[in-house]
Amino acid sequence: MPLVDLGDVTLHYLDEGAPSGPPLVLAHALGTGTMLWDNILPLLPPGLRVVRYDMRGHGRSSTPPAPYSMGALIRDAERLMDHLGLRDAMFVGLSIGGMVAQGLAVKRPDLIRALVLSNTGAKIATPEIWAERIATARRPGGMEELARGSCERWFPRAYVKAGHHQPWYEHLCAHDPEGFAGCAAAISGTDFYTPTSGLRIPTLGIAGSEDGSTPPDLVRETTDLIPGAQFRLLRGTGHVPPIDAPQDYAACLGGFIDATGHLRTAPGDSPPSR
Ligand SMILES: O=C(O)CCC(=O)CC(=O)O
Repeated sequence: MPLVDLGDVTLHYLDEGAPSGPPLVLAHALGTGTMLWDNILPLLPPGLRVVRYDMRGHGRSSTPPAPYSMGALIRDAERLMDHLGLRDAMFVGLSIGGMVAQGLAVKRPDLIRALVLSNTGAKIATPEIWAERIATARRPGGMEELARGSCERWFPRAYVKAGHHQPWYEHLCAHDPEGFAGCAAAISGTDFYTPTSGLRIPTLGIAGSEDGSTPPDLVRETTDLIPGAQFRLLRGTGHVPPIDAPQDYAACLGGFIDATGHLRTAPGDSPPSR
């Protein structure tokens, strides 16, 4: 199991695909992990080096005591990419992963050539909402309560009615409350409207029409902060389209990979002119 010890945290990651291909880095949503991307991986164009990781407080990464700052989550992604020698990556961040993506693109433009801001925002919900969720996580039975709410906001109604959300409900119930609380605090303290509006980088925003956590208007507003950014609305999908609509999601990513020439560009090269 590939792990990197960064001193204050140990991160679990998966490094797959073409070892010398252009890097695609995937950062997941709160309460999920590397498995969020399982269904889209086989659908991506061949030739990419695909790196995904569990954020601190998630999966097989360690869980330092909460709270975490967004700066710490960004530093984790930065140190992992440096450790793996990755640069000029396309960075795909979903929800909290999309916040990490925005912050890392501002901090280390050498690491990121193109951004995918998926089901995310420059600011998500309010500090009051996050304080309530953190308190709930710490109560007995709290993770079950949070998992019920998350599944309602995350998945299209028909998906839940068919019971397809059940494995994710169970995964959320089993999540370490400390890791949840730590990352929830990081989201609560984040407002990236000003730094993100300074980005000048090829960007795609992806929203789901049935997303009750980061609705399409929020994703569009965030994407529109970056001049020239594209926006795609996936109809009938929720907050985590790699789970409920992997084909549509992979097609959307594949289109952006093609449009940016990412597969035709080695790290360190300038992108081909279109
Ligand atoms: O569960 C929610 O509604 C919020 C989740 C969120 O915004 C953070 C995430 O999914 O990473």
